Amino acid sequence: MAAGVPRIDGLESLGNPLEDAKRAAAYRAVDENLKFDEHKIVGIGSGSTVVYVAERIGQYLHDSEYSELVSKFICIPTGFQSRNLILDNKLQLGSIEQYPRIDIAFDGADEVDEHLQLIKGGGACLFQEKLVSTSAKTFIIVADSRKKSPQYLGKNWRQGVPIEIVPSAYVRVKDDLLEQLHADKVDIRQGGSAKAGPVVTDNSNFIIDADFGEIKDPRALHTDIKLLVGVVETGLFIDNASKAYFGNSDGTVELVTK
Ligand SMILES: O=C(CO)[C@H](O)[C@H](O)COP(=O)(O)O
Repeated sequence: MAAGVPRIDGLESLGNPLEDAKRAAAYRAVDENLKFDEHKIVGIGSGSTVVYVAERIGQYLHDSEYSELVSKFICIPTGFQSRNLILDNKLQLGSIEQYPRIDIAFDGADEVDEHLQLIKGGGACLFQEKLVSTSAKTFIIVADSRKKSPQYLGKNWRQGVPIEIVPSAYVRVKDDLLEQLHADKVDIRQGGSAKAGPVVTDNSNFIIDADFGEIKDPRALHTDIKLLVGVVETGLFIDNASKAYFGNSDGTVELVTK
């Protein structure tokens, strides 16, 4: 390991087992997958785990051996939070319009099954996350071990499949999800104490959380939802990720590959 980049095996605990798990997954994922001389355009996802991905890449920026290459990386965000992560770590920000082909992207997930199908969108960033991840040659998931599904998606993540919709279509989409696709429960995501009324995404849309119980065929469900008028994108990510790193609080990491 180069000087200036902390060794993973010598890291001090952050004092919070869950954060230790997220950091372990993210640092391992960066160290094992980011190829400094090959990757130039890097997608940075959203959520609390990917914070450590940006932090790790930032550490390489301060190392004389890697500094020059890392300073030339263009990082593509998946939303407002992600954009700030890139800037806070002094990485170079680019847009998906300028760089529609991405070498490698890292992101978190809400649930991951054994085939690396995903539920994402717990942070309401699913549209841009899907745009970035499907534009990437390699897409790597970083998560704590709670995100690993025992079998089918929908088993651990009980909040429902996040779906980004055009605001004026919310009644119609809600009805269609219940009547045509037989969702058990459909909610327009609310801002809670932070905002009266619905959550508004970075694309000025609403999010619906639709509970389908255990999802035996995520591809079919994704296709059915996507066909409803008013749906922008679903939080079902199909055949997109190639590896998932699941961190544990003791610093160990489980790697699942396709
Ligand atoms: O899909 C997402 C945001 O829309 C996040 O990647 C997902 O919610 C995981 O977040 P965290 O790393 O905080 O568990």
